[in-house]
Amino acid sequence: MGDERMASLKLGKIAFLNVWPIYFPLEEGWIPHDFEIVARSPAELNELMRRGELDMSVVSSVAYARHPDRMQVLPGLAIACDGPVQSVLLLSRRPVEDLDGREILLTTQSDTSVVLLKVLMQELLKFRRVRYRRGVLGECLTDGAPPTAFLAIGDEALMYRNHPDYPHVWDLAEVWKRWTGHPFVFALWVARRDLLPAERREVERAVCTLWAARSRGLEDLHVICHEAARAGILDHAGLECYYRTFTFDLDSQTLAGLELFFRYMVKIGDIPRMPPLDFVGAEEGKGTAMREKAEEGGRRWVENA
Ligand SMILES: C=C(O[C@@H]1C=C(C(=O)O)C=C[C@H]1O)C(=O)O
Repeated sequence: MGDERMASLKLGKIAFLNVWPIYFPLEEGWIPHDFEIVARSPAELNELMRRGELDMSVVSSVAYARHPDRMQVLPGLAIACDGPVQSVLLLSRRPVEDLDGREILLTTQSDTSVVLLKVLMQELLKFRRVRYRRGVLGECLTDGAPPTAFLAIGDEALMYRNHPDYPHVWDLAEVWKRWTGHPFVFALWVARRDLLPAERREVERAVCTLWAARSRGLEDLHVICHEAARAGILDHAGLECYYRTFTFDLDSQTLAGLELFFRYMVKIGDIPRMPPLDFVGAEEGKGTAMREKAEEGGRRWVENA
């Protein structure tokens, strides 16, 4: 027994343009791997990960905060940004300052941005009477009773952002940055907590593979933009600009933003207490080292691996 080949790890992928810089190099074979890649919306990945049906995935940061007993964080990787993100938007018919007492439609695809919106409404604007409803945007926007305002993320946000009926647009990451001075972390990569020792070693190797994919993706971004433009959502120049808004690093600055957001989650009663930030490898004494390396962006660790 021992280290014979295992079944490939099931890796979750967000089915949006935002993660192409990391997944395109894997899916195109630029970086060898044997993951089985499962593409879904963030909310669906969160649920699969919570149920233990994926080995590793990118998940909404709130999914980790709510279920730290089920998951561990992969060091050095995140979907974060330090200012406007372009693809997490509150779109409104009336000025956002007029939304207290009204209903906001929330995309079913998101978990983090839903909480971020609630934090901004309650803690920044001090609104207490906003009502929320979840729904599929495509259906709710055309069903005869369109909402006063709605939250969209990912490709839908990019598609709806110039909607003529919704001229008041809040870029949630931009509002967060102006308010707190910190970057915002929308998503983390995590692994199942109940891995067997052999699987754990596979996951540690997988971290290196993901870092390598990110490095390669960011190096060859123009190729990725060329391919992603075929989706017809943004053109090549728009994609270059979109991808440059993200930092895909979990470093000391993004971690500070994440910890502050988790504190607000506690404050608004979404989670009972601050979750520990628990990295893969911690129980074997590699945690501190991996976290330090994560804070350097992880690249040196890749070279030494
Ligand atoms: C920046 C984005 O971040 C996302 C928002 C998420 C959420 O709200 O739960 C999760 C993952 C990311 O896809 C985006 O979707 O555009």
